Amino acid sequence: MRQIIRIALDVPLDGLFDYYAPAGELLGAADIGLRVRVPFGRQMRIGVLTALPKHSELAETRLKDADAVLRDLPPLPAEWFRLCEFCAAYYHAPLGEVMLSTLPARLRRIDPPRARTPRRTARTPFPCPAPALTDEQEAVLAAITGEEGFHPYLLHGVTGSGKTEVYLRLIARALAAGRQALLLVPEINLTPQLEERVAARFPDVPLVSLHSELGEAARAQHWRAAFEGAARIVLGTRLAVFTPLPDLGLIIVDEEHDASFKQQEGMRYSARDVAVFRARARDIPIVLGSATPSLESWANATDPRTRARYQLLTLKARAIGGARLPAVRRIDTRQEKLQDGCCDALLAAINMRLARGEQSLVFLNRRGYAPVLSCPACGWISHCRRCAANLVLHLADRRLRCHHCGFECRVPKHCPTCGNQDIMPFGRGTQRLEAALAARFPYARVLRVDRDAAKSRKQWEALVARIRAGEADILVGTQMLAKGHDFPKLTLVGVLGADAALFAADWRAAERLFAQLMQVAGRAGRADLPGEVIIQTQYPDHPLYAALVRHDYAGFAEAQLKEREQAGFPPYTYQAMLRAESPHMADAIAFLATARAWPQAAEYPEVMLYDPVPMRLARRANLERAQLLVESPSRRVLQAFLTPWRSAVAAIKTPSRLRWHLEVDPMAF
Ligand SMILES: Nc1ncnc2c1ncn2[C@@H]1O[C@H](COP(=O)(O)OP(=O)(O)OP(=O)(O)O)[C@@H](O)[C@H]1O
Ligand SMILES: [Zn+2]
Repeated sequence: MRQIIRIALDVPLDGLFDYYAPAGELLGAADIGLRVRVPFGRQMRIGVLTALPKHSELAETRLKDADAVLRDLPPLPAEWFRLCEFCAAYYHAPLGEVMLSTLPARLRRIDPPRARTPRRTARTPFPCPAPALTDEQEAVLAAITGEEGFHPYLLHGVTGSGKTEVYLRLIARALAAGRQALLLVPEINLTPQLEERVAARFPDVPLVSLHSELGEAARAQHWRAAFEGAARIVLGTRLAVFTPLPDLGLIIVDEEHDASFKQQEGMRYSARDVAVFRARARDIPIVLGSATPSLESWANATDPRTRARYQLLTLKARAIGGARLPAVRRIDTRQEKLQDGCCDALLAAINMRLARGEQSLVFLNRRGYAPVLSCPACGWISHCRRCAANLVLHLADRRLRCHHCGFECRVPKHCPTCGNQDIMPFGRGTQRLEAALAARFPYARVLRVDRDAAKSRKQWEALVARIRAGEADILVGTQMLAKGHDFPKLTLVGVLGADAALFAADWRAAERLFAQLMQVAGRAGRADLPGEVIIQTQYPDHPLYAALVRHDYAGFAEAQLKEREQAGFPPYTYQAMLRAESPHMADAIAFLATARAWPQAAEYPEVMLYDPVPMRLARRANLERAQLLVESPSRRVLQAFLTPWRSAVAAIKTPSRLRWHLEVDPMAF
């Protein structure tokens, strides 16, 4: 009798796979969680040993021999198994795919390249002593009991209120209790400053970061240090939420509202939600922090009907003595002629900053020179051939570029249809604004900060260093600049082109716009110089802007939640989205229609299936896209429905090039 082993593999098939143990090996319960090399199809693959079953449902003659059990790493722990099982069940993804996708690439490789010890990033943190806490910070820290057990907190602190200082104190407590701390951040290449700050506070404590810009070797090494307990502080992006941590005692999710906690391909999970599940399973405290919490978290912390699942903690004032929240002004652009997209008041305010040697930031959330190139003679416009979208004009490198599929080409010298030589950029992006401001203020140093100017973490860090060193007078930037930065000389923020999001079809657009504007406004006047924000709008009376003027997140959130409740949107209802893409729209719609017509659906009266519709960006990279929304007032009922429904969907015969996926708690519509 040969021993049977059950393996999780990274293949898009449900279920686990049985093999014979490699010849000569006898495995025991303590080996569960080891990686195993097995033949699959014509290849070898790495899987994870999940069980030692007595029997296999496969005929014994069909079982293959596993190739080797890998012992370079201790077995993955039971807690990690439970986390993966939860995700597989909740997000309806194959368990093997979930498990393997959470491991660093190197550990999934058949023949990992010889491990070179990655160069330690030369970091010489000069230790930085903790400041005396403000009264508000004291109160928050006193409210966080430090008791063992699952305690979820929502830390709502205005921009610059010193949330990070609260995190550092909590981390210190966890370390003192002999525990590891996990600090999740939305985008690590946007927050090298945070890493520095943590390292400076704890110069003697081993800290690792885990994010996608790390090389494979460094990532594996950092992961391993965390997994073996050598690293006591783990700072990472969404993927880090799965890192096995033997002594985990605290989880912090900074900027918990940020959309980048949501994984948008493969297993579509929310790292914030997974973190909350993990804290509960592990019975430890978790702190979600933001100046603009997601409405889901806000409802969890304030709605009496959900019995206030999270404890709300508040920081109302800026931490630095004398620093005030900026004054916010709305300028009605219906009343005046703009110059290069800017109103007189904004230009005058910039002028004043230049005279005083302070910095200004003009915020425009649109990259490129102009969103489209067009021919006034024949009406041609620069369409992407592969998407239902326009090609964006990038004059900096003279390219037309699709922001959806990445297609790009040279800027034509004349109109491709009629030959007219005077083709014109239409609308305004950051490059055009940069050029216009540079022409208008010839003595000012104008610096553009967007994804084109900061493609890598290095470039980004260089830009931030220049801003902090005062080497720029006017910044032109996208949302990249909105998050978590401290520029002491920045005292003016101008906001252009925000109105479009007010009337967007996506019902989450208002929440995102408010958060973005509040965050970007929060960059102004963080030190002793007072800040000012100028919003250009055609709708100065819109309640969203009015709330912004009052710095009234709570008022805005309550009004939004009321609307959501009346309209039956999350968090008062639970959703899943089935999406299909195919070369032909008719095929995608037909597939979704078949899924919708599932006969057993009638057994779930509390589940609503909507009509399949084309997605807003209906074609991307030559594929037509459609979606079907599923909704229920009960998360439990929705989950009970999704399990059998997904199996039924998987059994639908589809044209060969049709692809589909299911997303639970979808964020974008
Ligand atoms: N207790 C304190 N005493 C003095 N300065 C403090 C204190 N706490 C924080 N600060 C300073 O206040 C500034 C803002 O703090 P921090 O960056 O932690 O705010 P934040 O709430 O994380 O802001 P944001 O949400 O805008 O990123 C920093 O310069 C920080 O050094
Ligand atoms: Zn395209």
